[in-house]
Amino acid sequence: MATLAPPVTQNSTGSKGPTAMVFMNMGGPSTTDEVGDFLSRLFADGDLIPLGRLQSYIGPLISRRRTPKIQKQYAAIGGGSPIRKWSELQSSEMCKILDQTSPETAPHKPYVAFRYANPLTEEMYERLLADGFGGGKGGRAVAFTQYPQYSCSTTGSSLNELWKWRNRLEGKRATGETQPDGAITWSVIDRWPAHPGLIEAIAKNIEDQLVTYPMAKRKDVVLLFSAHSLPMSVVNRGDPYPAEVAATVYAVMQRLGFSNPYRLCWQSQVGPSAWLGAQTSDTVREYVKRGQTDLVIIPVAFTSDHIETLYEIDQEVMHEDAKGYPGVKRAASLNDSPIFIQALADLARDHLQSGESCSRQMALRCQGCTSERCLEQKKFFVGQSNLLSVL
Ligand SMILES: C=CC1=C(C)c2cc3[nH]c(cc4nc(cc5[nH]c(cc1n2)c(C)c5CCC(=O)O)C(CCC(=O)O)=C4C)c(C)c3C=C
Ligand code: FES
Ligand SMILES: [Fe+2]
Repeated sequence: MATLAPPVTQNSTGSKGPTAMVFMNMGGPSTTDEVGDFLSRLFADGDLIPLGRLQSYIGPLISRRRTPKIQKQYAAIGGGSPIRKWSELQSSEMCKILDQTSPETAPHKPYVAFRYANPLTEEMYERLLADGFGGGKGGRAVAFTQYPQYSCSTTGSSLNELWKWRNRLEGKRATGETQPDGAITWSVIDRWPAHPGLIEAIAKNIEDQLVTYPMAKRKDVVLLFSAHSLPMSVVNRGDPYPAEVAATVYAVMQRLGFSNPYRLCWQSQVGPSAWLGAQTSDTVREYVKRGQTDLVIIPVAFTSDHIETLYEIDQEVMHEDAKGYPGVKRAASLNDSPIFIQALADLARDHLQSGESCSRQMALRCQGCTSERCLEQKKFFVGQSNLLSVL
């Protein structure tokens, strides 16, 4: 594995801290008024929705057209996305555990960096600098993706954004050095699709649903794992996400002793292009039609509630596609699950102790990648170790 250069000097307590723990995610609008800005940032992101040279013209048009529809969805789930609340809670609770389990790098300070909503990456970076990281003083920060499975459209996009702001705010020196003296040393937790703590937390939420069925029917309940879909153009480019989602599903089923029949399906496709299927809503409708009316839908690619669980699954799928079938249920999202928060702390502790700058997978770009941004971003994060070269 890639080894991190020693980042910081020891402080008077013998700890190498403080250490900034930065939770990266897409974010969501906290109020319906923020939906417009959220969508305009999302449609401006060429790593998620590549519109080429027309991005700055078409992006705002599509986002403006979609805003009223998406505002209605957020209104229907209580007026906004709960992702900020959950991310702040998960990161601060994780840091409390880490201070106990990893005193060498304590204190651990929680930060949240969203890609499309507040607090944005730039705001987080400004806070890091104001809190005494970097800016000539060095210090260590961990970019901890909150997408368990890596996609270039999600974690890749967040890392591209982090790299961009790092260059703007801590810039390269005129000499061309990649790391000016006293800049923040970054490492990345880039994926954790089959971490035992994640698997345990998901399995527990499934078991909590399974016990609600009568004993005689329990083992015949079909488990439907549901992940956000990807356009086939992204799948065919070689994106790691479908394989990593499948790894999560298989690990959960192993943990459950393959107690039930199961399928992986994909939700939330947007627009007219081809997306990875089968779709979750079609799957539910089809199984219900065949008489299989005991189904547990399990969100596996997002660690807190969002419109895709609270609106798409709970309202569209369960109350429309599966209307009148109380045996169609959903496993809870991870949100404040103590098993999950412990898993985050275990992952972070192992990462901090390993001295690795990122996983080996980070150095291998997709077969079809043509993005200069991806290449440079990977060179930066992988290059913090000087041991791997980006392919
Ligand atoms: C792991 C999860 C996700 C992947 C992978 C992902 C890829 C992806 N998404 C779009 C387009 C849109 N996604 C939108 C919302 C949205 N996406 C995810 C997760 C993943 N997306 C979530 C959790 C959400 C909802 C946020 C919330 O707070 O609830 C949207 C906006 C909503 C809409 O207009 O319908 C778009 C657009 C693409 C193109 C893509 C892969 C390339
Ligand atoms: S698109 Fe996957 S590495 Fe660039
Ligand atoms: Fe999405």
